[in-house]
Amino acid sequence: MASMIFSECSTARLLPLRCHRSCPALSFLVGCLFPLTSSRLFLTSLSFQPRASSTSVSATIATESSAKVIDGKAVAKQIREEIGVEIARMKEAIGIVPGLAVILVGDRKDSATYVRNKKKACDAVGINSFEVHLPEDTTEQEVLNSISRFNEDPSVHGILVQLPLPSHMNEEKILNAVGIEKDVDGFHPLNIGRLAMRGREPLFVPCTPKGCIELLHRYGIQIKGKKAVVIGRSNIVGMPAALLLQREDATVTIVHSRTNNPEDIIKEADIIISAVGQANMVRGSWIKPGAAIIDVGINPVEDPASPRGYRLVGDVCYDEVVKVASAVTPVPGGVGPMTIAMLLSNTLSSAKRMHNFN
Ligand SMILES: NC(=O)C1=CN([C@@H]2O[C@H](COP(=O)(O)OP(=O)(O)OC[C@H]3O[C@@H](n4cnc5c(N)ncnc54)[C@H](OP(=O)(O)O)[C@@H]3O)[C@@H](O)[C@H]2O)C=CC1
Ligand SMILES: Nc1nc(=O)c2c([nH]1)NC[C@@H]1CN(c3ccc(C(=O)N[C@@H](CCC(=O)O)C(=O)O)cc3)C=[N+]21
Repeated sequence: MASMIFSECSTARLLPLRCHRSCPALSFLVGCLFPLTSSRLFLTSLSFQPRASSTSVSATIATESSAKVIDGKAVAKQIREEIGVEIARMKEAIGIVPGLAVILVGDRKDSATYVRNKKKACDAVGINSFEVHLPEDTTEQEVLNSISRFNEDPSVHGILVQLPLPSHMNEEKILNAVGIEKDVDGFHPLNIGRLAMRGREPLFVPCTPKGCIELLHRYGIQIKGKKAVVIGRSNIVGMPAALLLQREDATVTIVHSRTNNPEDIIKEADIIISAVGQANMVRGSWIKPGAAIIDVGINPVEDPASPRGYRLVGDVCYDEVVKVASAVTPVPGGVGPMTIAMLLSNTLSSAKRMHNFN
């Protein structure tokens, strides 16, 4: 259905590669003082102290927009600092340094970039990183051999197989081979199964959904009792995000490509997590005033003004939604950095668990 709100979201061109401002967790503070969607705020450069931390993050609220921008980049930085401190403490106490192994198959540019960013993030917090890069035409057995080696290596506490894998490989077989105690992506069926079951605890929760929930928590956005809609049902984002929201006592609806009247369902939601992969699909008119929106989508769109020739946008038409929502994550700088921070966190937890260190 065409939106009545016009913006550049109507014109952005999706690249055939295979809407942002800022203000963090003054959410509940400002939220309490100003009804979220009615105010036209003129605050700039506010500082706040995110939960349980000594790091202050500066925040601005753009004029003419009422939503707070959920600053994933700033929160992720803070989490990385907390992780760095813990890693130093563990090393000092028991001489153990966490290790993360990444297996990359093929030459996808985006995958190579993500792997490089993970390595950088590991280096910055003091996690040892191990990388295996196999050619596109490698055999499944080669990948399984690499996983076995890392499963047996005591200096490796986390194993990540970068997705997507080449089409000739059986993703299920490969992900099943990762030892569940090293499954820092949380993609092993045993970990996902435990996530889905009441009274069971997974050893690891998938990083992107975990990052989404962490952002809601750190911004004081209540989940319990709220209506949540997850758009997308993939194994790596949508489905586990819905399970996590349910564990947090939200009432959850999943919207997917075969859903009838998605806008009507989305319009009921207090919390929206979108993980679709369609640039600017979610329009301002689809949003209940005051909803909180977590945009997982990473979509390249043509942009001749950008040095790369493209820029990244989310699934959500930011410029429209920011006028209706109470809080929204930008792309870039929202969920993406949180994914990496959660990976580091899972790797640290894994090393602590293996060495019985608290
Ligand atoms: N920020 C981050 O850290 C991360 C970002 N991403 C990004 O998130 C996005 C989603 O990734 P991923 O889950 O792997 O993608 P998938 O392609 O695996 O899944 C997409 C999901 O969206 C659904 N969908 C597709 N079109 C529509 C539509 N028009 N309306 C409603 N639902 C639709 C699909 O439905 P159906 O099941 O019916 O096909 C599917 O469930 C991508 O942009 C990806 O780049 C991914 C991982 C991490
Ligand atoms: N086994 C596996 N685990 C994953 O977690 C996994 C994966 N495979 N395959 C691909 C997706 C995608 N993903 C992202 C991670 C970080 C950013 C990120 O940091 N994005 C930056 C922008 C980066 C840029 O500018 O290119 C941001 O949103 O600010 C994005 C996407 C993890 N994934």
